[in-house]
Amino acid sequence: MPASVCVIGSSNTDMVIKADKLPAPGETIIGGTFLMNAGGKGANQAVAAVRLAASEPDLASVTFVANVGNDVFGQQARQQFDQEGLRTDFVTTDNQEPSGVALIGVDSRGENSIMVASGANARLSQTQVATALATQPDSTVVLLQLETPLPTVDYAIRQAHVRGMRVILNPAPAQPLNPSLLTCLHVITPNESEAELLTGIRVTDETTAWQAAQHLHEAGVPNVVITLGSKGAYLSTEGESTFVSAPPVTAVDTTAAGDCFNGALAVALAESLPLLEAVTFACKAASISVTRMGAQASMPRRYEVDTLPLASA
Ligand SMILES: Nc1ncnc2c1ncn2[C@@H]1O[C@H](COP(=O)(O)OP(=O)(O)OP(=O)(O)O)[C@@H](O)[C@H]1O
Repeated sequence: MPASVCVIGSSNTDMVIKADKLPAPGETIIGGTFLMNAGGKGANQAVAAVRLAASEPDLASVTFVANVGNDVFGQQARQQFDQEGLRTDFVTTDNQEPSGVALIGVDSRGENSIMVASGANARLSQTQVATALATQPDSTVVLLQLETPLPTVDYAIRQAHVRGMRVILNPAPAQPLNPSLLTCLHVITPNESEAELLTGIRVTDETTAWQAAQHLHEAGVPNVVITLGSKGAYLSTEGESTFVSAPPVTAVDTTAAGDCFNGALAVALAESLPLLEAVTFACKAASISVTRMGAQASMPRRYEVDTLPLASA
């Protein structure tokens, strides 16, 4: 049976202002341009995955499990998921909380700063996750982040692991995790600051990347991928480690680069690519996403990644 991807996570509406610089505390920046986009780490990763899986006959489906509010943002998000071709049977409309909203600032160098009001995302329940996972084949790659309640994430990871599903955890936004959870993961994908929070090691070069990865291996994670922004990613399996370069591009907005990377990684693993090839594919996809404004809007299509030249190592 073809492999599936199941993304469990948040859906937000992103309200983005692009200006020359980000405000310091107490500062008001006048000027800049405004745009509103569908976002949320879970939804971004699901959209990345479904765009990259499209037209691949060996991949069955991309399912998204999430909670949206009973409001205009929730309706717009649902429409977007349907248009993208996501399986949305497990996107629930919550009548008690509004849809999640993120306020995003982007400066002239493409750096961002983000505030999130979780709303309905904070009510994603273990029951919803259990119902969704029960419909997925054991070969499913399950992808999670940390914008939904930690007990729900914890439950989902353990359930998926017991079923023999491969679980990718993107531990973002950074927060401490139950150590026993790490033993249930197939891959963990922190960026540099998340790696530091999880390991206490500041990743600045190959030696510190190796040390942080060893720390996570010792905690029970077999495969560690530390994303390194424009430098690409560091892949460490128990026994081998390597840098994968990001293709050189002109970044205009790095919002959701990590989400694109994770969605792409899930698709590549579901297609049974070896981990190094999967990480290379993810670096290529994410490098395209940073050349465009927006979160879901910036996710590339499969043909764009397949036709991008390989970065030289
Ligand atoms: N300037 C860039 N040029 C090329 N590729 C990039 C650039 N920035 C990010 N990437 C790609 O995106 C991946 C993820 O980026 P990063 O490590 O910054 O994740 P992140 O901090 O989770 O991102 P974000 O929070 O902005 O979504 C990198 O591993 C790389 O492949």
